[in-house]
Order: sequence, then C-alpha cells, then structure tokens
Amino acid sequence: MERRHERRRRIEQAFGEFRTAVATSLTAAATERARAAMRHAREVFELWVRQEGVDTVRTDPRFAAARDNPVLAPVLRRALADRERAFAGWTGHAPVELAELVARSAPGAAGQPWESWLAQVGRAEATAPVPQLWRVGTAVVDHAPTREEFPLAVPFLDAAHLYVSTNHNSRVAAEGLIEGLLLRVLSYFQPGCVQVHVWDVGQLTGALPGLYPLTRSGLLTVHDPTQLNVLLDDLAEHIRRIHTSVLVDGHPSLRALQAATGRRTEPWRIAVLFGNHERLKDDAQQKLQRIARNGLDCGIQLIIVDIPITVNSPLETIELAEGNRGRSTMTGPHATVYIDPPAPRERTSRAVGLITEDAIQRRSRVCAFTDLLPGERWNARSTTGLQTPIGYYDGQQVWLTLGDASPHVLVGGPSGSGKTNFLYAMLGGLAARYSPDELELYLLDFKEGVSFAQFTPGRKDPSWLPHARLVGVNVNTDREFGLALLRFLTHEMRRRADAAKQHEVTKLEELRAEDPTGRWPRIVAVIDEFQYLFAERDGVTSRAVALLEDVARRGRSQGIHLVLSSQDVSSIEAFWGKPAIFEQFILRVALPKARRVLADNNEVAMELPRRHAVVNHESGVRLGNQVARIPDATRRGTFDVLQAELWRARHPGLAEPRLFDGSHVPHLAELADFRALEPGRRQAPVVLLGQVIDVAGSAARTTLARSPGRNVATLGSAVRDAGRVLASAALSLARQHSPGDALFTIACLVDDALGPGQRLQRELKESGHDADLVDLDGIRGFLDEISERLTARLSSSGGDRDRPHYLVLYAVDAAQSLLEKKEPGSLKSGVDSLRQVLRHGPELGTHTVGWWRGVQRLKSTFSLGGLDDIGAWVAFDVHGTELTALAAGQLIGWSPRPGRGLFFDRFAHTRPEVVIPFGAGNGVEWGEEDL
Ligand SMILES: Nc1ncnc2c1ncn2[C@@H]1O[C@H](COP(=O)(O)OP(=O)(O)OP(=O)(O)O)[C@@H](O)[C@H]1O
Repeated sequence: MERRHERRRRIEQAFGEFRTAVATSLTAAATERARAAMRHAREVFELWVRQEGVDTVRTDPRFAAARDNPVLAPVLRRALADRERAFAGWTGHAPVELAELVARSAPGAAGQPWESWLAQVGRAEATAPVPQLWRVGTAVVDHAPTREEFPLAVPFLDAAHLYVSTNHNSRVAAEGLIEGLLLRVLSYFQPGCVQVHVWDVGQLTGALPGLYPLTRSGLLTVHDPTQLNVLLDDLAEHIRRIHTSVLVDGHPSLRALQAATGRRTEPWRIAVLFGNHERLKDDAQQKLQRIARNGLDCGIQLIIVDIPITVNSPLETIELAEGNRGRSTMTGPHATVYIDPPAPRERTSRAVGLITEDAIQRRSRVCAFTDLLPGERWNARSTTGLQTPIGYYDGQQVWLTLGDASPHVLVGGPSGSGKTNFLYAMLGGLAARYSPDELELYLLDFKEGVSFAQFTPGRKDPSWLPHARLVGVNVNTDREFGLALLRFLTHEMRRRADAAKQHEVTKLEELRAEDPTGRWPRIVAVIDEFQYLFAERDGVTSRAVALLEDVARRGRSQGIHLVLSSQDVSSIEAFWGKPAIFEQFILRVALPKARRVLADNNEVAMELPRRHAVVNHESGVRLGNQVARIPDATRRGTFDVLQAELWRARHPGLAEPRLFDGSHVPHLAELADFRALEPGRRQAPVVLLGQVIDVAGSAARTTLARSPGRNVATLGSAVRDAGRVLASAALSLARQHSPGDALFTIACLVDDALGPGQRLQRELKESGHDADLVDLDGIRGFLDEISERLTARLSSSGGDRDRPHYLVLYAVDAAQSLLEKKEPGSLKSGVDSLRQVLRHGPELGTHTVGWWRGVQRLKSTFSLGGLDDIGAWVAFDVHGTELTALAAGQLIGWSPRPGRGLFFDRFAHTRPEVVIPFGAGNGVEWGEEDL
C-alpha cells in the first residue's frame, strides 16, 4: 500500500513538474510572440514611414493611432533623424547656393524679377555673353525637413531646347511659362538679335497673344496651323546655309565661332510649337528631329509643347500636372516646380510695344561705313578664309565670306546701282580686319574713271592702301592687262601649289600650318566691269576664258579669290558658254535691278530699294538671299579716312602698289628696266621699245647681239608713234655705252621726222655720244659708204672689234625711189647698200632701228625672203593680216588702237604682245611738238 502511495505521489510529482515545465514554456512562447508582434508592428510602421514619407505619417489622420503609440514613436523619431542626416548637406545651404548660382548664371532679364527689367529695351548685343540659365519659376524639394524654395532656371539659347508637357489643367500655365521665358530673352538682347516663330496645331491666333504686336517688327512670325512643313523647311534651310556659308572656318557652332572671333552674324531663331499630344506626321516628325539635332549649333531653339517626340540633343523638360505646378528635368523627380506667375498684362504690352518700336527704328537706321569696321584693326587671320560685314539688315550685320565654300564673287547691277560703293564697303571691311600679311589686293577697273585710283598715292593725298599690290585704272581697251593679271594669278597659284607640295600638302590652309613663318596672304583680285575682258571674239577673250577658268577652279585651294563686277552680266557670251566657270562663283551680290546675277527664278533684286544689295552665298538660289543695306563707302570721310589710318600703320618697308593707268603714257626714265641699264655690260645691248602690258610694268625689250637679223623695225603711218619707239631704242642703247664708245647716225628722210630726229640727236650729244644727222640728200652716200666698209670688213680676216654703230632711220621708205637708182655703169643701187647694211651690219656691230610707214613699204626694201633681217618689230596702224609674213607665218589678230603698238621679237616671242610706247626721254619731257 505504502508502495502504491509512493508510486502515485511520484507520478503526481512528475505530472506537476511536467505541468510546470509546460506552463513555463507556454509563458515564454507567449512573451516571444508578443515581442515578435511588436517588432512586426514597428517594421510595418517603418515601412509606412519610409513609403509615405515622414511628413505624411506625421500629418495624415490615418496614422493618428500609430503616431500616438509609444511603442512606435521611436520609429518615427529615427526616420526623422535619418531625414535630417540625409538633408544635412542641403538644408540651409543648397537652396541658397542654388539661388546664388542662378543669380550668377541668369543676370538681368534672364533671372531677375520682371519688375526690374520688363519694359526696358535690351542692351546686350548678339556678341555679348549668353546667359547660361533663364529663370522660369521656383522649386521645392518634396521631402525636405524644412520648405526652402530655390529658383528654377533652364539652359536655353545655344545650350538646350525646351519641352513642356501639359494637361487640360495646365495649358494656360504652360503658355505663361513660355511667354515669360520669351519676354526674358527678347528683353535681354537688343531687338533683332532674337526672332520668334510660333506654330499652334489647333489655332491660327491662339498661343502667346501677348507677344503678337511683335509681328509688326518682324521679330515674331505666327505660322499657319496647316503649314508646319514650311516652317520646318525654313529652319532646316537656315541650318544648311549657316553650315555652308557662316561656319566655314571649321567652327562647329555659332557659339564656337563667336568664342573664336567675337562675331555673331545670325540672330537666334526660336520656334515654339504647340501640339495636341498627338504625334506629327512622319515626315514632319523627322524634320523636327533633325532640326532639334542640328539647330542648337546654328542658333535655332525649339520650345515644343505636347508633341510626342524623342530628341537626340540637349533638352530640358517641364511637366505641368496641375496648374503651374509640376516637375522638371532640371530639378529631378523629388522636387516640385512652380512656374512664376505672369507679369501684369499691361506691363507686358508696354514692353512688347517698346521692343517693336525699337526694332522698327533699328531696321530703318542708316548704318555707317564705320559700323562695318572692327574695334581692333588687323587682328583677324585669313588662314581659312576672309569675312567681313558689308551692311545691315534689321539692325543685324550681314556678312560676306570668301573661303572654301564660297571662293569667288560675282557682283552685278546696272550703272549707278552702287557696285563700286559695294566694292569699297567690302574692301574697307576686309582691309580693316586683315593685315597686309594676311590679305593682298589686285584691283582692276575696266571702265573709264578712276574708281580704284584712290588706293594709290595721289598728288593731293599721299596715302595708299597697304594691301593693294596692283591697281589698274582706265584699263578700257587694254584687255591684255586683264589677261596679265589672270596670268599673274595662275603663276602665283602654281608657286603656292609648288610650295605646298614641298611640304607634302595641297592647300594654302595646310601650307600655312606647315610653314608658319612663311608669308602666304590670301589674294583678292577685283575686276570691275570685267565684261570688257570678253568684249571681242578674239584671242584675248579665248585666253582670258581659259585663264579665268583655271583661276576660278584652282584659286579656291590656294587662297586666291576673284571678285568680278559688271553692269551687264548677261552679255558676256564667252563667259556664259562656260557654265563651269560660273559655278565657281558661288557668292553672288545683286544690286537693285541686277539681271542674271542670281538664279533665273530669283527676282528679289528687282524689288530691292536703293542702296541695298542681295548677298547670296548659294549660287543665287532664292533660299540664299540675304538683303543688306550697304553704307556709303565712297563719300569723303569714309574709306579715305580708313585708308589714311591703315597707311600710317603700314610696315615702313612695304612697297607702294603698282599703278597701271591706261590713260597714262609711261615715261622711259621712270622705268626700272631703263634705270638698270649702264655702260660696261658684257651682254648684248638691250633695246627698250616701250612698256608691255604686264603686272610688273616691264619694258618691251630686244637685244642687239652681233648676229644676223638683229635689226628693229617700227611700222605705221604716224611719226609720233614711230618717233617714240626710235627715240627710246636709241636712248636705251646710249645708256649702255660710255661717251664715244658708240656712234649714232640719225637719218630723217621726211620733213615730219626732222623735229624728233634733231631732238634725239641733241639728247644723245648731251649725254656725250657721237650722233650724226643725215637727210634725204645724204642717205645714199651714207648707206653706200657703210655698205662698202662692211664688205671690206667681211672680206678682211678679223681685226679689232668694230665700234658699235646704230643707224636710227626715220621713214626709210621715203628714200626708196632715190635709193633704187643706180649710178651709170654701176650694178649696185642704194637699196642694195641698205640691204647689205641690214644683212651684214649686225654681225659687225652695225644695227638698224628703222621706221617704215607700212608693211608693203618694208617689204619693198627687201628682196624675197629678206624680211628675216628684221628680228624685232613694233607695228602701229597696220592690220594684223599684213603682219603674218613678219611673224613666221602665224595669223595675228590685231586691231590697231591709238597709243598702242604690237611688238614681236622673232628670237624671243611665240606670239606678239601689245606695247605702249614711251612718252618721255632720258629725264627730259618730249613735248608733243617734237614728235
Ligand atoms: N549704299 C550707298 N549709300 C550711299 N550712296 C551710295 C550707295 N551706293 C551708291 N551710292 C552712290 O550712288 C552713286 C553710284 O554708285 P556707284 O558708283 O557705286 O555705282 P556703280 O554701280 O558702280 O555705277 P557705274 O557702273 O556707273 O560705275 C555714287 O555717287 C555713290 O556714292
């Protein structure tokens, strides 16, 4: 029994222990569960806090119970502390710093409140620094511990397009945003620097009505809702034109061009496009994307509203969800932006009115020549091209570019339309920008008058244009001078090409890089009234066409630019027959009423007001038209003042430009070739017969070597022309002999020749030479005597060198009948003696410089074939066909003209060249009465 009790007690005890153990563990489990539940509650709460944000949890009634729960309070406290920590770098500093940054980057109207600038006309020029940011509103970071506003500003001009998206609640606010931004831009820059285009898919006159008065001044253009393509094509065309004619120096953008050169020639064009959330048609969409991609470099900005589009270029977006509230890419997804409220309508109207008036005034402002000149002279480099403003349009400068893309210029306009004035404006702008080491000018004016003479030293004004190397005036009928200029340019092209080749490059630009110390200026060759060059269907025209084609084609890469100006481009048949030449003249300048300069369907020149020009860098097609008002550049006080200034600044060693004046008779004594002659030269004596028409102004020369054929003839009826040739020949020969070394015999065989002959004798004697005079009575005896002496010398064996003897025979043919007579019993006539002298004289130092009054008369002096004894000749009023026999049988196209002769040297020339006889002696004027 006892044992049974014991067993029971032990069982009960075991159960008791079990119960205790179970109870203990149940209690522990309950505690653990309660703990887990609390942890869970905190975690859930934390999740809410993190998800909804501390501010919501603190204020939203849904969280009231949780907020009051002391168990959860630490969670909220921790979250608040975390936020404080996260915003530690922001709160109190960043908004202030942002405000300062915007103040710095958005000066004046770009960032200040409207009260301080609206209704004041902008003063910044297009070349002024562009604000980096433009204020549009304020922003607040959504969950910042304290509400701190900071300004919202966007990059815009040159930097980024703007995209605005709206809903039915916020379209009005979006218009306010855009109008506000445009007013900032329009009020920052001088009127004219910015042009605005508005297109609204839904309405013709809806969007931005506050700006409409600007349409009066052309600063705003409102586009037809159905004509988006026209606007897009226009913008695309601007981009193309700017790339081809403005960004020619390798600058990637207008902004870069401005940074490098300080120049901004194009206005900003802002296109505001209002859509309706629908995609544009595919082609418009693609055009818009292209404009977005390439526009910023060319000053074209887009503001796109509610047009779905992806854009592959810098773009800021403002998304307005509710009224003026929204988000922007500038501030990111955690900040709410608030667009600035618009300025009062009345103030906006006043501002727009003022801008419009100012723009209209600027457009009508007469720009002056000085407006074309840079602040600093000669600091531009011509490595890649030449650029200058040549006038104004809408208060903006219009620039002209000579470079790879537009190497040559064709200028056209009827007489009096202002071509010469335009050329002065262009040359002034260039000469002020580029130093004479960067730019050389060759200027030729075919018409009568002295339009380019101003560039050379004058009697009243000693100044000359330091860039001018050659000036041709009154060229008129001396088309050969045009030819000479073109020939010079082709030589220069070759010289440059050779130099480039040595440096293993091909272009002037590269040559300058390879040879930085070399002097490789760009050359601008101006030919005014160039149609004269092609005035006749003759050899000059065909050679001119060939040379012009060569220069027009290859000049581009060698920095040689042609500027051809004409009042009548249409009549240049020879030229029009060569479209390839014209194609090189990409830059066209049409003055009022100019015909054929621009493309056929481009009539803009017909409507052009006086003193304006169309400058077209696109071969004259309509899209390339840029109208400019050209300032007066020819009046006193304009170009002349600039020239005097540049002249004073020139390098002291710089030579004066060479002047070729077609109306001027050259003076022998002035000629360098003449002055260089002196006694004691070892070479055969040189005979100067006149001046050839070349760029250097060289003398027409032949030599009198002691060999057969070295005689000179001048042919023509006038004693004046012939006398000049004979005298300059004799005087140049005299200069190469010491007194007494040579003998001159002057035969005057017509009365007219007596004056010039005696004058020549006197001059020769005055310089110490032996000079005899022979007349008709003495000529026969004289020639017989010389002839006999020559025969004797020819049959003798050697001996001393004969003293040079020069026979200067005036009107040889006048003695023909007298010389033909034979003495009774003699087989020899005087003509035989003359032939003997001409044939054998040169070998023995006896040379004849004779005048025959016509080709037939010369021929009758000789027997068949004797013409070979005349090695060189100058012909005046003799027709080209008559000269064939004297020029080795070649056909000669020569129409005689006053004061000009044709010179041929059988020993040196392949074809004859035009010569201008000298009008003066050895430092002594020859009066007309002497000739
Ligand atoms: N932009 C201008 N501003 C003021 N005056 C001008 C302007 N352009 C031309 N003129 C004046 O008009 C006149 C004719 O101009 P210009 O001599 O330049 O014309 P052109 O076309 O060269 O004529 P032509 O072919 O007869 O020589 C000149 O007196 C000139 O001063």
